[in-house]
Amino acid sequence: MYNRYIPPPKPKASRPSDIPVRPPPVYREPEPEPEYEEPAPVPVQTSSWLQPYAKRIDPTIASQPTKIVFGDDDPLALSAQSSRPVDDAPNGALEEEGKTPKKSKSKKNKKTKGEDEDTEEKPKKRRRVAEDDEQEGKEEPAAEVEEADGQAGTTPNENNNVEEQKEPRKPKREKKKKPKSDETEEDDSAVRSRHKSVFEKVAKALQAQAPEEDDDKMDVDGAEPGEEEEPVVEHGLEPLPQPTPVVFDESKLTYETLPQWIASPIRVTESTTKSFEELKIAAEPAKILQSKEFKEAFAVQTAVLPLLLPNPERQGDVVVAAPTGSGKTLSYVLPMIQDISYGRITNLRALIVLPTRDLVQQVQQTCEACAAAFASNGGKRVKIGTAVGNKVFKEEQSAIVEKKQRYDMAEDGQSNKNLSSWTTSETVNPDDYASKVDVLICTPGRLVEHIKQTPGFTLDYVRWLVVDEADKLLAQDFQQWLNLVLEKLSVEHKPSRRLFPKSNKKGVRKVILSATMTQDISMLNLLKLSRPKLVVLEGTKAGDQSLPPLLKEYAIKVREPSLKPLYLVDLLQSELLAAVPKDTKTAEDDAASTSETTDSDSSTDSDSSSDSDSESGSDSDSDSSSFSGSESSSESEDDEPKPKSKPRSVAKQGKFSTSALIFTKSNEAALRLSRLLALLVPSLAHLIGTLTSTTKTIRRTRTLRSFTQGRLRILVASDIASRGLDLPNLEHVINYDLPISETAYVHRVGRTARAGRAGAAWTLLEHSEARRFWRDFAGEGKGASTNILRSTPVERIRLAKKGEKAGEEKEDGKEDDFSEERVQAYEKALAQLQQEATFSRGNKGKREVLKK
Ligand SMILES: Nc1ncnc2c1ncn2[C@@H]1O[C@H](COP(=O)(O)OP(=O)(O)OP(=O)(O)O)[C@@H](O)[C@H]1O
Repeated sequence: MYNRYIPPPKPKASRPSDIPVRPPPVYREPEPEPEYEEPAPVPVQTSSWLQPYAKRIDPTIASQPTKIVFGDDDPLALSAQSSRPVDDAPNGALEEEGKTPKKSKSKKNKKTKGEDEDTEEKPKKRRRVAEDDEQEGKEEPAAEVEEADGQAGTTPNENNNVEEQKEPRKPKREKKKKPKSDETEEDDSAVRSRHKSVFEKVAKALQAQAPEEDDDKMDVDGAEPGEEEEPVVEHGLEPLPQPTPVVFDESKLTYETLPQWIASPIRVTESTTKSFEELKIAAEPAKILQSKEFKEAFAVQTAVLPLLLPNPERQGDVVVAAPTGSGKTLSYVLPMIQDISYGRITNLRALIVLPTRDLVQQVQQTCEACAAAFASNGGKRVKIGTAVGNKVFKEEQSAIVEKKQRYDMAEDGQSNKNLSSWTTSETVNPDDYASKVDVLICTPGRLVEHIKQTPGFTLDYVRWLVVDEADKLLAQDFQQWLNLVLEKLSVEHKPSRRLFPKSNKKGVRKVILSATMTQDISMLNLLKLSRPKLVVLEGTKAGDQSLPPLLKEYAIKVREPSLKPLYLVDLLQSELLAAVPKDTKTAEDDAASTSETTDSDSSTDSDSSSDSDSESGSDSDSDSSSFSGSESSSESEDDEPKPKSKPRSVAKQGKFSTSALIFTKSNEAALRLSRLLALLVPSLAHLIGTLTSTTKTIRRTRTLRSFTQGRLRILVASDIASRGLDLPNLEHVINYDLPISETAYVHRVGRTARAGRAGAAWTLLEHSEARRFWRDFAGEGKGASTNILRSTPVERIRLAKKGEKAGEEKEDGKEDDFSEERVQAYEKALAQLQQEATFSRGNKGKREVLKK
């Protein structure tokens, strides 16, 4: 500001309105305060900080204020006089702050040019200061723009800002003036009051003559439009060069946080199918597959098979994120078995790691089917082994590894296959042992045991590592299994051992699968993948959790949580379960299973009841604590009243024409509910089975087989059954208890509507759970956020009461959902449950005492 050349104004003192300057709406006290803010009352002559000022102003003027006479009629002159301290204030302030003295020098020079120039210049500056004062509260937007544009610190506004900063120091001015003058306090105040009255007059005059639009005229940096053209000479105060500001445009985010292979996966449309021959599966095995249930390859298989079958291109690892029941198992089993079938010698070539024993058995069946198909083609009969915790360890060792037969002179020709001599793997030469299996399907814990304790168990030949239900296995690092396995797989004693016979691939190929694949890069990094490729269904991305296309979901409100089992009973007996739309595939299966069930119902009744009996027996035995509720009183089962309101009860006909898997929150809850259902609906008792992690594996297997064969129709399970289980004839999943997570929900409901079939999932919702369900699982309502992708939204269903239509929505009323009669029957059933639990505990106690 000091450096500007300001042309002298035209001498129109009588018409101040001609001056192209805005008058401030409110005139304030002059602004010289900053120059007086120094703490000590230092004499002007000796004060270094006042030197420039002292040179300009004769100190005696200050001491003779009464000699200054202003013409009341000349506001311009008045303002010129009164503006002196205002004008000088920045100089003093700047000096005080150690700024360059050039500014004051400039001022000083201007002053020496003559009083006229000074007089003409100062009103303008004063007005500018006043305007700046006015703008003070409005400066923020301007500052924001400056910041955004990177123009902060541009010269035209700079000094104004300094002045503004100094303004609040006004009160200190009075203090400062005193020591500078020898006049009495009365004189001082007289001068001040005279000045004040003069200023007020000036303010009024200016206000009356100026239009009131000026604020709008201010441009963003506070300068008047007309002033912009004034030449500005820089004197070393120009702002430092600033870097170009970075403009962050959120609408065009180009930065990908995910690695390329996840961000750009291989997508396959759900409806894609291809013949196995087309996908380069040998003709003979393909024919065998077709003769079984595998007519053509499912969508996920059409994408994965080409990546895993021999290929002239450099191949890498494969990650598959596809919905439940989409056929992921066959997508890796087929190419793996084909590859191994090219060999002759049995070596451990493939490890398939799964989280549960039931899944191990299930995948074993698929492997066996494929092994048989490729053996018929003249290839090696691939040997499949399993390692799960339910077998005796030594037996399992013998089943997967054997000592090589060799003539031992010392033993006089005796075979050295004595397994009892095995100690630890460190004490033996692995070359003395041979694998009895090509593929080992195992749970991670058991695998670790074999690596550590089975002599001759080596991963040196392994070229396939399959991790199914990977998100679960990665999240729960059983005995650090992954680190241990990867460490073993990284050992390359003889790299040729891991060569793929029909392709240029060498080393271990990893196949990682899940319906709910983790997007957690740190987790995936644990797998140390090499050139990975991700396969997802079209319309989905990594992190999405798609539900099967033909799955229908329903939510049922439980208005009286204490009677929740009765809602379940009503659902099981409702026509709603029978009314799920069926595709042709299901209808065919139904026809088959109905005839099968009719047969088995009559001919294998004892079998089926022994199954369910044994289940309940086992339940009471192993989980007596499950019945440790506080229910009291007991009455016989004969008193059980027949449930009343039932629209077309399927149970009435003596059988349950559909199939249902009921999920509870724990083993204990499953055992308890299973028994309670049998008590509440005795006609269904023989169709009910239980599946928990405490159920012995042999019983679990038998239960699953009975269910698959249709002898059991209702399974009550804990989450042990939520992952991977393939129950082709399962039509309904019922979430009796809400699952703990989105992922758990996806796996649970994915037990039905598999392999292109229709299915339905029902969730019983207590009031306290409703919000969470609709928001996190259904993705509806306030704050809805879910990764679950579904073809149709979840439907609200209300169970029918007598005289109502099933599924009819009804306002919540005071009316009870269940008659008094039914509630009493329920209480009786609870009491009986309690009695059984007490009895069971007593028996268990007696057995323990006897044992001791
Ligand atoms: N090509 C095919 N033709 C017909 N049926 C198939 C085909 N591939 C797989 N299936 C059947 O589809 C069902 C589901 O397959 P699979 O168990 O592999 O699903 P998944 O994707 O692994 O499901 P989950 O994620 O629940 O484990 C199985 O019964 C399987 O036999």
